[in-house]
Amino acid sequence: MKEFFITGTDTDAGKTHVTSLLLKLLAQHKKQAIGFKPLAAGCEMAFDQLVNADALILMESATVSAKYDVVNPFAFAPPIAPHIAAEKVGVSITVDKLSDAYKNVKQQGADIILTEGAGGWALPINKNDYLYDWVKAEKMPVILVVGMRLGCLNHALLTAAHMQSMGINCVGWIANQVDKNMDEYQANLDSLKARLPFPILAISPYSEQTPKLQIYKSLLSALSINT
Ligand SMILES: Nc1ncnc2c1ncn2[C@@H]1O[C@H](COP(=O)(O)OP(=O)(O)OP(=O)(O)O)[C@@H](O)[C@H]1O
Ligand SMILES: C[C@H](N)[C@H](N)CCCCCC(=O)O
Ligand SMILES: [Mg+2]
Repeated sequence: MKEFFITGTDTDAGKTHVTSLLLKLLAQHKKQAIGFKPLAAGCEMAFDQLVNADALILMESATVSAKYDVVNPFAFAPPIAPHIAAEKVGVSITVDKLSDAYKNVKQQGADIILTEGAGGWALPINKNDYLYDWVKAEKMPVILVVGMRLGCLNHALLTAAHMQSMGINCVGWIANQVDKNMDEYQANLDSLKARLPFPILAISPYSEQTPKLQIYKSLLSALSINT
């Protein structure tokens, strides 16, 4: 079983966009894959439960199906920091509870599990802990999605430095073009290539529709997924 944690330089960096494309690419290669969105803030009521758009997108893109609660065990209505949303409704999120929820995902029969974080790398889950504490506890390899926009150099470099200080295995980063008119896009890309301490895995172009998945094919070999 292969597993990756998809983090981003910030909220709206494109974690769901990239995770969904990866799941669709894996489906094309007949892989049994599932997405996991442990924490989602920004949910609506449907069929008597809170559901989140990211989790639904991951479910639609995956080859392995599972009940909503398995894919997204912690769902909160307001689109705010999840630990604040949890506190408001008296829910405690802990590393152990996240690991218990992850055990359920592992039982769904997938060969590949892609877990999407929430917000950026330093995401509090309660008064003391961060989502990265769970990632570290699970020894999960990480992929960093850099939302290519002004400010991403700082976010990407601080994220990388923190991961290194924690001994996290970041397998690489993806340049995701969230801003189709970014000034000096190429120079920013080059600056990150020169400074980030792990390899670039793919460039994800600005695209409002699903792009041709073929362009991500090298990503699978970079992740040591046989095709
Ligand atoms: N490469 C891209 N081309 C065009 N639009 C994109 C691209 N990547 C992301 N977007 C758009 O930017 C917005 C934010 O992307 P996305 O939802 O994937 O971010 P996120 O990192 O998952 O955010 P969150 O922290 O809320 O989970 C979405 O509307 C998405 O469709
Ligand atoms: C609501 C939003 N789209 C995400 N689901 C949650 C983003 C949390 C960001 C926390 C922070 O770093 O300030
Ligand atoms: Mg998302």
